[in-house]
Amino acid sequence: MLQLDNVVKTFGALRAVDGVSLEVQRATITGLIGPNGAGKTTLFNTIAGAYVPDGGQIRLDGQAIGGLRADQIFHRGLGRTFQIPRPLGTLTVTENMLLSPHGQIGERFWNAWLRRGAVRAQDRRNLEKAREVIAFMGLGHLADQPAGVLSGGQQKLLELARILMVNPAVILLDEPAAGVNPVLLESLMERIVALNRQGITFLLIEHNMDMVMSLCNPVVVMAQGKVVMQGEPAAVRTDPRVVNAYLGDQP
Ligand SMILES: Nc1ncnc2c1ncn2[C@@H]1O[C@H](COP(=O)(O)OP(=O)(O)OP(=O)(O)O)[C@@H](O)[C@H]1O
Repeated sequence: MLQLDNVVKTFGALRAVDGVSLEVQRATITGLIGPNGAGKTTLFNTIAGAYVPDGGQIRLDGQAIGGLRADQIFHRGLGRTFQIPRPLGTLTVTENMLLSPHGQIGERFWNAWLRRGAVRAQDRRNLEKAREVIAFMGLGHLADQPAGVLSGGQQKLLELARILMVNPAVILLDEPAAGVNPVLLESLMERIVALNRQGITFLLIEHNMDMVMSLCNPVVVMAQGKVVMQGEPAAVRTDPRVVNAYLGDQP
């Protein structure tokens, strides 16, 4: 579903992503782990179009996406969340959801005037979908609240919900568990599994090993910009290369 071939991203002399080749198979929940500074977030930023790769190929479902803008990649079906979610705090949860859909008829000035009926019908469909997704994520009671009042965990659910508005094929989750209380984390994990059963492919960065071990297969390990190994969670847990990658990180 997502194919990386020798992807490089440098910052000056630092090769933060140093020739990463990786295949994320369709409908998997693939984990991406590694010590701090391994290059995981830089790799996400490069896949999702925040950075232009300095080398290599990135394909989404066979189509080259390396170098496209983040919004173009998003609308081709690859969504990503951030370590720290950034909803528009003064807008309501529902309004935040309605920022995601694209190709809205009303975006064109003349359409807004001349095709008012079609614009209204599309707005209604988007609103219905937003309500459905908000309910699915367990945020129904907060639909009309400003997003700024949500807890960190609820904001992560909202971020994922926003991505679902565009029917993504692949979702990159950057540390979904960080700062999320155990009850919400359980709820987030259930949603990820349910969405994965519907066919959505996930690649997720996570330091919470319990989450990685219970959710992800395979697990890919990065260190110093490179893929150290990948395999089933049980194999990764005991692999000496992985232990070395983490211990090498200790002072
Ligand atoms: N915008 C940037 N400019 C310069 N250097 C950067 C930039 N972003 C990341 N780096 C450096 O690139 C390397 C990889 O960082 P990155 O954040 O991708 O690692 P990570 O594996 O996601 O770490 P963590 O688990 O701590 O989030 C680090 O040495 C980091 O300092």
